[in-house]
Amino acid sequence: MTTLTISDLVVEHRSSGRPVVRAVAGASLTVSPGEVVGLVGESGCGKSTLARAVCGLHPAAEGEITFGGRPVTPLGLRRRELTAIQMVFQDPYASLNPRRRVGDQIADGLRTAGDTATAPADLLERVGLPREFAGRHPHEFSGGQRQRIAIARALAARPSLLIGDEPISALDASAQSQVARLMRDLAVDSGAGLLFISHDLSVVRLIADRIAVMYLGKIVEVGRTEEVWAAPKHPYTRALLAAIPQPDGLGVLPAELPGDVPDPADPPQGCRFHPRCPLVMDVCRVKEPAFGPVACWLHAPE
Ligand SMILES: Nc1ncnc2c1ncn2[C@@H]1O[C@H](COP(=O)(O)OP(=O)(O)OP(=O)(O)O)[C@@H](O)[C@H]1O
Repeated sequence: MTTLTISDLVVEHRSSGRPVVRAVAGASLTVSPGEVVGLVGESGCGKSTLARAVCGLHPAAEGEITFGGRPVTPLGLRRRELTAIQMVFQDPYASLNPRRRVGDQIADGLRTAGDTATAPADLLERVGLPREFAGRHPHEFSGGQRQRIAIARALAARPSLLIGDEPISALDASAQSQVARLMRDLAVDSGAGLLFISHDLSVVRLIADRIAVMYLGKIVEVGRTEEVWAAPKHPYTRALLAAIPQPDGLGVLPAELPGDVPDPADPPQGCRFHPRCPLVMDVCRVKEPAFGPVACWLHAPE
């Protein structure tokens, strides 16, 4: 099995006449086999861009992504390695072909993996759906069922790494935790890593071994889920946690997150979070905290 390593990754969006957008601005992260890493942060922090870069869909402007020690670029990975990273998207309507039976779409993945022993209906069973659904079309299902089908299709390719890019955001509350848990169980059972992107920290808490918090293109805090949850260190992590209901009474955190994520084409000097930080110090305005696992001057290494 295969480890994903993201090192000082920079990914830029360029469109003519517009300033360059550094959507990922020096991010580092690893996902080990059988490990679930939750990547959280507000909309616009660069989570999707990072995920797409991991799939080889955006080139790295700087830094590196390796998977099993080999660089992730469309040319760097062999065909089998490219299919070893499978992504499940937010919108299952968009990722399934409405005109084809779901069994045929799952069969495509099995063929890619050279798997002749597994039937599409077997995979439907693994994601908790009846075998006879294989003969139906995507419009015959609910959003939660469709997302299960998208997961079955991703699993058909026997991935070593599964990426969920907001896979539960379009689902209703009861389906959200079911689908999140399903992705976790299936990834862990097969020994694959799972990078689970969500802005919902409470669901990430349910399934992730580690949490990585992304702000304006950078990973600002990473740690074991229970530790981050019990004692968030970066003021941004604290604010994200404070923004969700706290059944276990962590009511002492800053009330809410003021303002919006700044434009990544024109990021603030120094610490990118400083204009919104309730604990800002002079150093934060001038010098970037370029260290981990908590990129904050309050937690600078000795
Ligand atoms: N193709 C593109 N061209 C220009 N800018 C882009 C492009 N795609 C994304 N961006 C910008 O890059 C930044 C990061 O976007 P990205 O979608 O990666 O963030 P995100 O954290 O996944 O947000 P969301 O949760 O809303 O998907 C945003 O400012 C976004 O506007």
